[in-house]
Amino acid sequence: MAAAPRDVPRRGLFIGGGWREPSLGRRLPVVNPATETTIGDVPAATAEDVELAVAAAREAFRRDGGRHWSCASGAVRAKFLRAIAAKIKEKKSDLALLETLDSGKPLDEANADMDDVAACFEYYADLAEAFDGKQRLPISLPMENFKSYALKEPIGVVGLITPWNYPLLMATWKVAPALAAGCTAVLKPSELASLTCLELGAICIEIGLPPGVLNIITGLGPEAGAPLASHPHVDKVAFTGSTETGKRVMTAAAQMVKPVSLELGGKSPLIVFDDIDNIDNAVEWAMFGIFANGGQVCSATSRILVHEKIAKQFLDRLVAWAKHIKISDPLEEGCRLGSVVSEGQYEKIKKFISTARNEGATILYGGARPQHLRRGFFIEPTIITDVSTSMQIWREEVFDPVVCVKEFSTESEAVELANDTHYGLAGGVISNDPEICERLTKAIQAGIIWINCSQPCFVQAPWGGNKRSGFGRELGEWGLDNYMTVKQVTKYCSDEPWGWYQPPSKL
Ligand SMILES: NC(=O)C1=CN([C@@H]2O[C@H](COP(=O)(O)OP(=O)(O)OC[C@H]3O[C@@H](n4cnc5c(N)ncnc54)[C@H](O)[C@@H]3O)[C@@H](O)[C@H]2O)C=CC1
Ligand SMILES: C[N+](C)(C)CCCC(=O)O
Repeated sequence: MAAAPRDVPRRGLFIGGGWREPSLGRRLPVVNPATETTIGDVPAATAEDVELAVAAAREAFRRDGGRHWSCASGAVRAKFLRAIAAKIKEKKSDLALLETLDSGKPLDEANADMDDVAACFEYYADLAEAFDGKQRLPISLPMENFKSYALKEPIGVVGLITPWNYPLLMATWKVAPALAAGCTAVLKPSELASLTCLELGAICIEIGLPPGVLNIITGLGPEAGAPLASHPHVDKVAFTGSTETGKRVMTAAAQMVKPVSLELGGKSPLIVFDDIDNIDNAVEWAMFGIFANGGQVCSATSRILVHEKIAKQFLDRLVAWAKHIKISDPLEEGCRLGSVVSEGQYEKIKKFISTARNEGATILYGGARPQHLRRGFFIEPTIITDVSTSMQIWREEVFDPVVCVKEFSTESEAVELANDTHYGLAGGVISNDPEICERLTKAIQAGIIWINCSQPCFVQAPWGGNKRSGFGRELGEWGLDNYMTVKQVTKYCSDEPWGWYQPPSKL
């Protein structure tokens, strides 16, 4: 049974611990992409609101000399992070429903995302607590008159700009470590899916997060994101989204020598060798790698490379499995492929598919609207073969349930094809041979390697890419370092004068 849609809460911008109407009074419609109906609206922030949000974050960072937040012990901040996690769990089904209505993702996936959101806040609460005991570790020096240690401090006010594919989860990957580190933040979610991020604001009020520690401004990229990225009082920008926008964010930040971390697009390969025992197990990972979340995943393994000896059998099984994916309203029980996020994204896929066809590729399966769904931005899972390396479908990120499959005959050819991309986020190898797996782990140019699987993600492990997929690592301890700066502290501990100006010098 499908859950009954609820009313979408009407929220303002979350600034300084309360709701505020946007300065220009404008709002953006929220469209449910599975029904194409408008279900609510969100405030459209502009530079004036960014100003207020950054000022609130700055004030929260400095309030009482930082005693209650930025300089407080990690244990103090952990308490708030745990309280947020508890509220997420309590409101899980409402939040998951909102996420599905906003983004078109299957409700089962939205529920799993909310579990991951709560787990991420808890994980960074643990790290914040453990952090207290790890500060001021002595650094060994070659002169005994000096003692040195490193002090990790929060970087300051951070601007967090996030995408629509996992709206609350991608925001959490930044908010949780930033707050754990003692930063204060301004979050700018994607205009295409902001509802659950605004609900995070409501949760902050409920748990009594100090005002201004987290501010949430919804709005368009150029109007709300750009002034945040270029703001002189924002000390760091963390961004997830497209490579094109990433470049703009980096250019804006460069004017103030502001550090950025960028988690951008991908065109990740999954290489399937002919030594595997069970082709269906490989097919299932391949499917999960490109059809989960409708392929709207930065790390989706959207290029499958399969050994020529098993290519026919693999493709037959892939098509057979793809035919059985349940495509439906994402609220329907058992849905495994919902709608894509927006009309713009839907039109973009259709163009990609027609260009692939015009360039000579074969649409082996899918490529069209499922016949039983007349409304909503739905597209069949799409499998494309006869692909050459100059084709758009091989080179560019589609960010949808569209995969291209290419054969290889030798390991070195597979590596060459895998690395034939400007991107470098992830890569997968499916083989029974540990030596092949080891060699490919080293040879694939990417920040994440999956062996005999695709897409599993654990909050404890580093996440991020190389090449044009960006730089910096989220999650794990690396995620916390993203929001810290390291201060060297060196003390002279002798009663003797330094002696430099009293020749003959002792030095
Ligand atoms: N790596 C990833 O996880 C993601 C990749 N993408 C890729 O990007 C394509 C387009 O999706 P979009 O929603 O247009 O992504 P986008 O990169 O434009 O949006 C991401 C975020 O950046 C903000 N933004 C846009 N312009 C900005 C600017 N000038 N300054 C600061 N912030 C700005 C947006 O409002 C949003 O919050 C997708 O089809 C996909 O290929 C999209 C979302 C996530
Ligand atoms: C690991 N997963 C699939 C939950 C999130 C991937 C991150 C992204 O698409 O930006």
